[in-house]
Amino acid sequence: MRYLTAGESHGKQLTTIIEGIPAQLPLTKEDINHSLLRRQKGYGRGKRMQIEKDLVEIMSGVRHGYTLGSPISLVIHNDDFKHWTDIMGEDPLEDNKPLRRVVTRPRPGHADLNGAIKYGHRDMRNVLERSSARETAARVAAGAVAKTLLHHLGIEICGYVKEIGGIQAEDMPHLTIHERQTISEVSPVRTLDNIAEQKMIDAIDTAKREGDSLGGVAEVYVTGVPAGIGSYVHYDRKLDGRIASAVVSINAFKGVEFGIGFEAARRPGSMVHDEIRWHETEGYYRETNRLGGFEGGMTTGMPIVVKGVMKPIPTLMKPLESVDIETKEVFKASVERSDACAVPAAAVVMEHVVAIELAKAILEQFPNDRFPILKKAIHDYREEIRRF
Ligand SMILES: Cc1cc2nc3c(=O)[nH]c(=O)nc-3n(C[C@H](O)[C@H](O)[C@H](O)COP(=O)(O)O)c2cc1C
Ligand SMILES: C=C(O[C@@H]1CC(C(=O)O)=C[C@@H](OP(=O)(O)O)[C@H]1O)C(=O)O
Repeated sequence: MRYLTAGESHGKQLTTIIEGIPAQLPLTKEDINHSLLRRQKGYGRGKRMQIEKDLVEIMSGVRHGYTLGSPISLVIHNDDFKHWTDIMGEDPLEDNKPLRRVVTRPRPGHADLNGAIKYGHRDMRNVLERSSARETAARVAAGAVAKTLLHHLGIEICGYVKEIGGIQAEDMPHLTIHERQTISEVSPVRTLDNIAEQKMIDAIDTAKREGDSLGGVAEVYVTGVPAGIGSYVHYDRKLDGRIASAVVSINAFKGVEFGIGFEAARRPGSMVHDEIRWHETEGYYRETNRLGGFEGGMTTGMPIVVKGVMKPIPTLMKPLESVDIETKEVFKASVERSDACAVPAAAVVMEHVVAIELAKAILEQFPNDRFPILKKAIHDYREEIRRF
């Protein structure tokens, strides 16, 4: 399975093409729209999210509620495009009609300056339109297809917020995956801890009042993945490595942890590794899950627990200094709109990129053009490892 996305933030639409999803998987646009709606919500987002109503159009690869095995193409329209038609049009500019609002002032923390240098753009709109996290809507659409596939294989996944602006949510190890899914869906900041929730909301309000922004930590929790998915034989087949790469590829994400993560550096080995147990009906399991479901680049069969660190949104209402690339003068940018905190939305994005990596690994390990046969192969594999 592989996928590509295309589209500019204020262009006509976002497009996603997914290749390699087997035929006969049940899939409806509601499966995808549910994910898109979750990504749009979340306390701390700015005015753009009030303009957009992210709804997918399935353009190909699905018929009467089932995948065909052919490429799936998905479209999400940008409702904001109607306000940008003169700036985002594809026709060449008339000589006597210069473009309004050329962007010559790079924003610290964005792709603006590096992208302009790399591609030779003097108008940094040519960079920021694509580097914008608007693209994550297209990735979530692909992830929703992956999540649907995983769901039909008994694998459930949930993303939620662990920390915003230094306010940490308690660990809730007793919660089931379904409780996690339900609670995170109703929480405005997508956290499982209702005491931390109000403090997070207050912290976002304070940051917003002060013209500042906040980052945080998102966690993704996955159940039902059998042991042995991924591989130890090559660096690029290690599934934890692939997940780490996918997480850090989300806009503004700067780090990843599995299980206890960086805390492992501070503990002796006896307090890090998970003892192995065996149960007559369940097979092998670990007494603890400090390594977050991975050993040797492969799943252990325990829940996958992965955290991603998001830096604060770079666009600030009290802006940082930068340099105009035409005049070379120092300026402080004027800002019209931006999110103050997007960690709740980013937790949903992270959930979906992890789902994509898991689905890819499963389809590599159990390749089949027909979903029912893949489902049977996974069922048989589960039975076999139970008796191993
Ligand atoms: C869901 C989401 C929403 C975001 N919203 C904004 C925003 O409103 N304003 C902004 O300046 N950056 C926003 N960002 C972050 C930038 O897209 C990101 O920092 C930028 O593309 C530079 O990439 P880097 O931080 O990975 O280096 C958002 C990121 C995500 C994941
Ligand atoms: C559009 C989305 O996020 C955008 C990501 C983003 C950025 O710079 O990354 C900047 C903002 O867009 P605008 O500049 O149009 O206000 C966010 O709203 C989205 O998540 O769908």
